[in-house]
Amino acid sequence: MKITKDLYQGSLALLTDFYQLTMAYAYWKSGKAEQEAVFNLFFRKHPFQSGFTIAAGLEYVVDFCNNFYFKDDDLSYLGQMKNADGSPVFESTFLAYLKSLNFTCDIDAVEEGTVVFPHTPLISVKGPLIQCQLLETALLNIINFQTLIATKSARVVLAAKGDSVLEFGLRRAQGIDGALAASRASYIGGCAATSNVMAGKLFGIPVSGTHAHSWIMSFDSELEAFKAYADAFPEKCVFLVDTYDTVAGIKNAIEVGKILREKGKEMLGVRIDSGDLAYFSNIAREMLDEAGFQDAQVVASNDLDEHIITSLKIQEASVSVWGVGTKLVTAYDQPALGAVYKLAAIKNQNGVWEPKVKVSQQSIKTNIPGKHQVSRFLKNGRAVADMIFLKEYMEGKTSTTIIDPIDPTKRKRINFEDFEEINLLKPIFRKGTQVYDCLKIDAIKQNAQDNLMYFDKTHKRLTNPHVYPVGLEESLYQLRTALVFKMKNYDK
Ligand SMILES: Nc1ncnc2c1ncn2[C@@H]1O[C@H](COP(=O)(O)OP(=O)(O)OP(=O)(O)O)[C@@H](O)[C@H]1O
Ligand SMILES: O=P(O)(O)OC[C@H]1O[C@H](OP(=O)(O)OP(=O)(O)O)[C@H](O)[C@@H]1O
Ligand SMILES: O=C(O)c1cccnc1
Ligand SMILES: [Mg+2]
Repeated sequence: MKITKDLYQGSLALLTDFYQLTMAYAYWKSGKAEQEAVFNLFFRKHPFQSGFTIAAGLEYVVDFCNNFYFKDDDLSYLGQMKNADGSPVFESTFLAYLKSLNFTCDIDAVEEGTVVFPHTPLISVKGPLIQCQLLETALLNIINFQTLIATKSARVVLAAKGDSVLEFGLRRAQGIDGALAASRASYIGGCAATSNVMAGKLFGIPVSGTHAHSWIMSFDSELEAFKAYADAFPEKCVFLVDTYDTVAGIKNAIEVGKILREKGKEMLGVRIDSGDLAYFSNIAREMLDEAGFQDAQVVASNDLDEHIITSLKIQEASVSVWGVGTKLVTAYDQPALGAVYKLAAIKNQNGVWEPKVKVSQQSIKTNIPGKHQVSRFLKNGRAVADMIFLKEYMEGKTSTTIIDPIDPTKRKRINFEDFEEINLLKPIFRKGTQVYDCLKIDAIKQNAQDNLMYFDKTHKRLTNPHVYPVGLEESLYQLRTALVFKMKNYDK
């Protein structure tokens, strides 16, 4: 899908914070626009106190970069901006420069569906400073949201323990794009289908659904309503049984199920959308089984999330399909992922790369300098640690120590020959040309499931998960420490 074309009719270069454009102007003015830089996009903490995060949104990023140019009307808009003294904010030669700007960056990124951890880059961008800077806001906007929702979805799907989860969020999502991107990310995280028809069309996601209380209420009786629905959709009957009295509703569903069966059709199930879902789902299961409808599903909905689903599982509720809306697509308990995009290296006037750190009062906010690679080490098909490293420091090494970026007392010795090593960052663009074929949506979803299989269940526990080790390769750790000391003048 051409996201920019199909959804937004063209380039999204103005989908940025104003300060990116003022910096771009100032870079240009001071002759630094074309100086080469490296920026890394990463987050510092998993969302939802999760033990893992699922990366999502890369296809949007690829499309954004492929369509990164300033249209004439974008430039006219920027051209009419005035300073307080009436002078133009951007001089016309700068606007002409923007018009001629071609995307020429190298981009490496983890594939969508990859399980990722704090501090490791999801995207690394190398290119002219001005271009790297102008990508920041859109990349963060795209990756933060889709990664957040894919992770929430994976948690809900894990809680459902193999049952299907249907995403019902459109009506409560954060606006139109919030809904579309959330449906895409929910599918990546493991939902079986969406109720959002436009997401189905745009992204190739299966769509499904039942019917609402209004359908029942538009008839004189529930039984009449079920019969009429069965006439219209004999193959797709999931009857919503809680409009008036849930037990009576289940009886009516069974009655219409029998009529359908006489015609050679099978009722798919019933949906319960209120009340005690453990109690009513068990009653529904018993009544359906007793009437010979062992294959009929019990669908539950109503403000569900991973925690309520877990509780209902513990209560041995007989639900086999879960409809989850609001709390999934709005990431109800954590509305944003805090990924950031930080300058990590810059090429100086002599053509030498200089690693860069921003020193923070909070050590978690001190970034990791340099152009990173990330390796995942596996043993017997199980991920044991991720290592952030600089390629140039690895030549000839057969073993190393990885060091936790926040707590240097946490370390792990890695003998390379003991492990299978996977490189997580893949080449996506080289000098502005796309060199990567984006995965199809079903392959991304599969990638997420396959990736989760690498991790022990202790990391996937929904509360207080075991922390998976991610460390800086020792020479990168030393580089960072030396740079921090230098910036703080501790080495003087
Ligand atoms: N057995 C259960 N254990 C834990 N949570 C449950 C159980 N049954 C239902 N819930 C959850 O409790 C909440 C009940 O919410 P609420 O009281 O608003 O619904 P309701 O009154 O049953 O239905 P509605 O207001 O939609 O008619 C929902 O989040 C639902 O998912
Ligand atoms: O609860 P969610 O996870 O968001 O799932 C979607 C909800 O949307 C529908 O009803 P709606 O909430 O519009 O009306 P209701 O509260 O009266 O059921 C549906 O019946 C679910 O309850
Ligand atoms: O198809 C459904 O049952 C559905 C769709 C959207 C919201 N709630 C339920
Ligand atoms: Mg509701």
